[in-house]
Amino acid sequence: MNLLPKDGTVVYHGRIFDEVTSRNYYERLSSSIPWRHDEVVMFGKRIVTAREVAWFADAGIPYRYSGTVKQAIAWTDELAELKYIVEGITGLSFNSCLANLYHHGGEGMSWHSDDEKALLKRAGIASLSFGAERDFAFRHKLTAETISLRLVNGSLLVMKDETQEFWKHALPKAARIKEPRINLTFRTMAGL
Ligand SMILES: O=C(O)CCC(=O)C(=O)O
Ligand SMILES: [Fe+2]
Repeated sequence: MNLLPKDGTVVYHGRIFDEVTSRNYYERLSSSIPWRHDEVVMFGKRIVTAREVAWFADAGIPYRYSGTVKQAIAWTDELAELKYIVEGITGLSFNSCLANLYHHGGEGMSWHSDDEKALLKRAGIASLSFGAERDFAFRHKLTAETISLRLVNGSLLVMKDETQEFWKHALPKAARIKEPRINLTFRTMAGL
């Protein structure tokens, strides 16, 4: 079922892993991924983000985004396994993944669209969540209509079609949440 009233498709599959499996993935991802603070350039200033990230892709090629160049790392066993599972459920295929680690609810992601030139347009992005439950929101770029949902532990969200052209999304901060969350966004880069 599409959560968006128009101009894109967002499907929330809910929990695709049970509690124990999700916790197990959280632990494995937490220890196997070489997490690093992200660097972005905003208004010409270099900013180091509180959340930590890692960038995976089929080939170890550099990827330019938010004014900095990231070096992709090879898929770990967990990442390759999860990519395979998500491809099976969604019927989509992916060649890269941005992993995000939010240490607590004081960290989030502000309004943006995943519409960088390096990404294949309208390819679809699949987002897996492990750990703390967090709210997630979509806001239409022209009408400002807003849609909110809760991303639970072990859940899968898919954004596809023209979603990135017409909607922004955000992970709002929530100071009351003390637990960490790992998010994996599987993507398709053009020309990989
Ligand atoms: O943490 C999330 O659920 C979303 C992350 C996100 O939007 C992104 O990495 O582009
Ligand atoms: Fe995003």
